Amino acid sequence: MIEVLVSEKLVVRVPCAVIEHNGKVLAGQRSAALSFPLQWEFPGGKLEKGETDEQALFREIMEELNVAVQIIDKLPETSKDQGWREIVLVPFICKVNTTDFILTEHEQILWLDPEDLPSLDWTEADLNVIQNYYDYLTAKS
Ligand SMILES: Nc1nc2c([nH]c(=O)n2[C@@H]2O[C@H](COP(=O)(O)OP(=O)(O)OP(=O)(O)O)[C@@H](O)[C@H]2O)c(=O)[nH]1
Repeated sequence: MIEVLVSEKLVVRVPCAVIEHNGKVLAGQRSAALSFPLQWEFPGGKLEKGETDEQALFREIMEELNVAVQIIDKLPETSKDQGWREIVLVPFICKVNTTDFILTEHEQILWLDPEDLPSLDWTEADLNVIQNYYDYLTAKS
């Protein structure tokens, strides 16, 4: 019998923010120097030890955009197998009190009408988030 060593896959939990403002949604372009260079994402990042999803989201958005987000709702979690690890995106619908952001990581941000979101080159994991966001908007209307 052949023995197969099945290594445990690293599961990385990534809270991210679908930030709504005046009917538009914020998309962030990843830095050219990071993984998935110049692709688009919802701002956020990996959970640190001991943090809740919400705490990590607040910290990451403060670090990346210098703004305090308020969570309005939560979208379903979606996971993406990246080979050596699995990314679990935990998307929250958020709002902000100001759009005077200071970008510390992103190349640029864009405010888009929801229907225009698919026009950007998103990281693969985000395609499910966008679909779930559309379902959320439909359920709300
Ligand atoms: N914030 C965020 N991360 C996403 C999205 N979609 C997606 O695949 N990710 C992935 O989730 C990870 C988030 O990591 P991070 O923002 O804390 O840090 P990082 O880019 O340096 O991570 P990495 O070098 O491990 O890839 C990245 O690998 C990123 O590509 C998204 O919509 N928002």
